[in-house]
Amino acid sequence: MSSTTLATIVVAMDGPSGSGKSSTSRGVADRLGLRYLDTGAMFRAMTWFMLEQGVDLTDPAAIAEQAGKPDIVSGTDPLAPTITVDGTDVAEAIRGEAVTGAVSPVSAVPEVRARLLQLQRDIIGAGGIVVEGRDIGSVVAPDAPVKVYMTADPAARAARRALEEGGSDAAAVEASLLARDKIDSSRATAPLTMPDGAHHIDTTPYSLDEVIGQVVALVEAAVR
Ligand SMILES: Nc1ncnc2c1ncn2[C@@H]1O[C@H](COP(=O)(O)OP(=O)(O)O)[C@@H](O)[C@H]1O
Ligand SMILES: Nc1ccn([C@H]2C[C@H](O)[C@@H](COP(=O)(O)OP(=O)(O)O)O2)c(=O)n1
Repeated sequence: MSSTTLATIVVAMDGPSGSGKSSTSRGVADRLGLRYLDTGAMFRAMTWFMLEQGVDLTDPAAIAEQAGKPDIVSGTDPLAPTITVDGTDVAEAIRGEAVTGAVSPVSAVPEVRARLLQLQRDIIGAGGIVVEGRDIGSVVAPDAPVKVYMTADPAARAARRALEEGGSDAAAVEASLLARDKIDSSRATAPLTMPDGAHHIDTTPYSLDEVIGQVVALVEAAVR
């Protein structure tokens, strides 16, 4: 018998862009009645704030100086996740090209990570949540009873993203996500990596529904 219950479980979902983390995490949380936290949206919101402030993004010290300032609030309903910065709804703005192009260098600044780590742990609280990002199973929630590391072929990831963006050029999208993968995987603080004890799911050959089913099965086995 394990003492893990749905009320306390933390499901840690990590992987590169377009591997299916957000859609799978929302689907799993919805099916199991859990909360959902998109930590990538928090890094995007921090980046949006830096751009709004006109911070020189080539200067990590300038980014570090501002990292404590924005009030970033994440709603955790998997069917309607929300994100605000100082009360402004930024859900749409953080998906734009300006933020996507700047988010990896901003996320590499240790003061940014320390600030958001604190917010993420506050939201996770006692658990009952699916959390997705790059360092969830390795740094944010290393004791999570279920850890999943999702991957997919770069071409599949780019095709999914391009489709989602309404027909963007798949080759350009692939170049952009591979550039982010490189920065995210090589930074000194909390790089993207497969956490100890993670279940690796290569989502390339599976539908979204199938992947959701695989993760739900892992959670059900952990709470049994
Ligand atoms: N297993 C899958 N098969 C096909 N498409 C998928 C699969 N998982 C996710 N997708 C689609 O791929 C796109 C990117 O998925 P998303 O969940 O946003 O990935 P991530 O959060 O890892 O960047 C979305 O349009 C989503 O619907
Ligand atoms: N836990 C996390 C989550 C995201 N990040 C950074 C690195 C990512 O390139 C950006 C954006 O993450 P996001 O999950 O929104 O990216 P995609 O939706 O997969 O394109 O944030 C991070 O450093 N640590």
